Amino acid sequence: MADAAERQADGSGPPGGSIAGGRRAATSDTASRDAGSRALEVVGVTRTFGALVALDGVDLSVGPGERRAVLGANGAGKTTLFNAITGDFPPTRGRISFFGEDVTELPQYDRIRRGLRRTYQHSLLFRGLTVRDNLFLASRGVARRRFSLLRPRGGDFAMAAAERLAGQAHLSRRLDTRVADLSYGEQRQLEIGMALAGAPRLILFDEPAAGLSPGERGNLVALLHGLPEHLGFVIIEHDLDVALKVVDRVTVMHNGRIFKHGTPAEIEADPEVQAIYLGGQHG
Ligand SMILES: Nc1ncnc2c1ncn2[C@@H]1O[C@H](COP(=O)(O)OP(=O)(O)OP(=O)(O)O)[C@@H](O)[C@H]1O
Repeated sequence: MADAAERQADGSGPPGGSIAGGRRAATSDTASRDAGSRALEVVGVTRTFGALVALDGVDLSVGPGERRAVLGANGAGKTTLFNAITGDFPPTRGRISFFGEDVTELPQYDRIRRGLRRTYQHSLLFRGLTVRDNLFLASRGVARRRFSLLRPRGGDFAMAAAERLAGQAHLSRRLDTRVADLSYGEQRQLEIGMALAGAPRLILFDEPAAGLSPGERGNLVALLHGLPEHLGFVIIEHDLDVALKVVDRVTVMHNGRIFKHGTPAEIEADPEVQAIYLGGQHG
């Protein structure tokens, strides 16, 4: 069902354009499916809020290690889709599978245990604590093992993980800085570092470039490019200069539905996408 829907919605515009520069040669959804089971399979997902249909029969399929952008005007349903996938606001109808397992009914923490992570548009950081403490707590929070309440020693796995995660988030030199003293861009980097705790298999990034300066955006692109090759992500991002540089494929949403899928170059050159999104015809 998702396969047919995605093929139907595939972008078919000519390759080209200045922004697009996917991480590797993008394949068609059909071809990438040959690689094996899907990391994420969203089938017929609908979410209503009272009379409002925020998501309307959405199908989305993401392969292991794939990097996908979800674009769309304000109110298109992007964050609601993330909320359905993570369980923040479960779907009203439809099914969500994660690495072949139906997780539609699972609570959030069980999805996290299986390797699903996300960042939010609003910050969930502990502002009075240091970078190290935040990363330490994130590592402990996603671990399966039980803990004592005693202060950890030097060899504690989460203490070591905090330093590794700080490196991945380009924050090694800020380990002992309080979050409140970080720049806004560094705080967003820390949120990504926390999402990397444990053994993530797929991360959902919700507008990670929002509010960043041009320099910070460049750093974000480098950070995302530096993530381990096997780690897939889905990114909601209004800044196309960021989004199209870091993904293999793009999905465009409109009015709670999937409007089109394509490569970054196809989507950038697509006149219909420009009309509903780039042209500012919202919602
Ligand atoms: N908890 C909620 N209660 C009621 N309506 C909601 C809720 N969450 C989202 N909506 C509505 O669902 C629709 C889709 O919202 P959503 O936040 O998913 O859009 P979006 O594409 O992420 O937009 P943006 O780019 O502005 O973040 C909007 O009309 C929004 O007002």
